Amino acid sequence: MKNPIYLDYAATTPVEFKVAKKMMNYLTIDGIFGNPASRSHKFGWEAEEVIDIARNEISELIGSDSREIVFTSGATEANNLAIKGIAFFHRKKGNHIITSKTEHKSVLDACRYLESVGFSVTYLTPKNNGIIDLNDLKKNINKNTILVSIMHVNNETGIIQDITNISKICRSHDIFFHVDATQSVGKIAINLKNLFVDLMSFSAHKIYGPKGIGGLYVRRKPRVRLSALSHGGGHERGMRAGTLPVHQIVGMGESFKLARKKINDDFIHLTNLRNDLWNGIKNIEEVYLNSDLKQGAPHILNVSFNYIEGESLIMALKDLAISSGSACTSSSLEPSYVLRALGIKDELAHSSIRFSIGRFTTKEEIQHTVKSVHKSIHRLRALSPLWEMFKSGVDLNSIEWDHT
Ligand SMILES: Cc1ncc(COP(=O)(O)O)c(C=O)c1O
Repeated sequence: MKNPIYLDYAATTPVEFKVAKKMMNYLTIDGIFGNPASRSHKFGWEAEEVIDIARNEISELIGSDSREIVFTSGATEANNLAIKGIAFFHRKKGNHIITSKTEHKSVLDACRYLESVGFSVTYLTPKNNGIIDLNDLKKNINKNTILVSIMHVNNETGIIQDITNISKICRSHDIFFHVDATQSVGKIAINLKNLFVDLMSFSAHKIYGPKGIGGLYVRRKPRVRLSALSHGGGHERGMRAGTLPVHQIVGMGESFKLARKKINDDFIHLTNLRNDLWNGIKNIEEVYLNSDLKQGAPHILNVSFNYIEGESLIMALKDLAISSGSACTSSSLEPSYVLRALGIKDELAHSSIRFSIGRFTTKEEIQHTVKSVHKSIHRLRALSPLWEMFKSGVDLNSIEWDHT
């Protein structure tokens, strides 16, 4: 067993050996290293051919046409391209965007930026179960609304949004719908042919592909037009300039191909392990589930241990690689904005831990994790005056703390 045990697959995944091995063939002089934009020789043609193969593999997994894929450096860039690209291209039509308070920072920060240049953004508060209220969405649509951006699977809780019905609402109002599917692609089946989704972001490193490569699906029928954020060279049909990183794209194509083959087995494996983990820790006193076992994604389990600081628990659990809040925001000591938006009180948001499991997680690792969590919680609570007060029946809410 590795030490520490890696339980942070929602932050990133290791590259599959098969993927890494394949990427090696697209870098060196004895491989296919050409620039796919070189139209005048074999090196360029070969590179373009493998890019096309990768585009097809990616499309197969999500049910798109290969001409609908725009390569980006990852989902952060794809989210920026979708949101700012639509906003700037269609600003004459309207200046209002709808998103939710539980989106990834790359969506929220892109929206904040648009507010600073004159757009108006509505941030929907989900219901306490984390799901967007469809009536609330409808109520907030106005004649200036041009875009709705709602994620598929939340990266902190694993909560799944009803993108089917959101896509219908958007289409019936003639509004573009963007989905950040970074945490769902390859984990739960998506078929864009059956959805009215106009734009969808994804990233290779969340599904056993390399970091630094991702993509944006941009619908062709009806055609979605957006402004580019980078200019030069006219790559990716004018939507994203820059030489394509062939080895990264080949790696991404291979990881998507593997995901398609393994999606059902992965789903069962992840669901079983996530349930084992929860069943192993749910009897700990004052433990709260912030995920949904029935309707959530299978790889994320977010729990709060009352009367324990998430950060001190992480320090105590040195044998586990886990995160409190999301990886991107855990450098701040603010409690998770996602959990707060679900109405979870600050103390519980502060005491939350995200376990995220993956293809390489084993039953033994989960058994070890359960034991380790029990031991650390017991030890930390034995040292906690708050826990002692709680156990002796003191109502902690009635105490007036002296903050001087
Ligand atoms: C939901 C979600 N969106 C976007 C991103 C950003 O992805 P990338 O690392 O590819 O930029 C992440 C990564 O943490 C994510 O979980």
